[in-house]
Amino acid sequence: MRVVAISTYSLEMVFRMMKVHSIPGAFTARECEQIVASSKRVPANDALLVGQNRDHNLRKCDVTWLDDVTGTGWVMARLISLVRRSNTDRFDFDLREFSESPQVALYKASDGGHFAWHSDVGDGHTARKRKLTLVVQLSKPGMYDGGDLEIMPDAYAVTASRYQGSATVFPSFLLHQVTPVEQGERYSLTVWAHGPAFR
Ligand SMILES: O=C(O)CCC(=O)C(=O)O
Ligand SMILES: [Fe+2]
Repeated sequence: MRVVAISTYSLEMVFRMMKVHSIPGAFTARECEQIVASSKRVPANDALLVGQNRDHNLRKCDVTWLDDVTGTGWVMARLISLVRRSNTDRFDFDLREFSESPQVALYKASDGGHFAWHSDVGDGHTARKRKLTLVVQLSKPGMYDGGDLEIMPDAYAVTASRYQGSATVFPSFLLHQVTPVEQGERYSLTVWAHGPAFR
């Protein structure tokens, strides 16, 4: 006899997973400015995609890793508590660790800053364990045009709040994009929570 393991999700569980959670005031305006200032203390890298490729048609922005900047432990501590609360209240995913440094991204109108539709889950050792993505708006909405973070929980895209300091949490497998920044500059802070890969 052959035993086949089948993992099943009820429809209710699937609907519970496909959600976008908005957290207003996750960081104050002053804290956002502090994070941006910290990110400027280290040299920026040209952003890679999930899977360590570089393709400017898909993504154009500068990236710094907060783990490279001393004195930013408080940011990680806040991110952990935001993700923990969001997961308890909304997602109930099996999360085990934060395996990657939080990332500050800078999208500039002057070089066509954007990030085309993508999922944060990939084939790589770490990318396959991404479960929740949390993005913080670090810039004031009036500082840029375009640069909307859009997420696809179902047939319709949801636009993330543009308020400075608001956080948006969503399952990392959901398609999302950052529309081209048409004017000015947009900073964002992204972190991923990891756990056993979805199956
Ligand atoms: O900058 C953003 O709003 C989103 C960034 C993102 O999707 C990513 O780094 O995977
Ligand atoms: Fe992403």
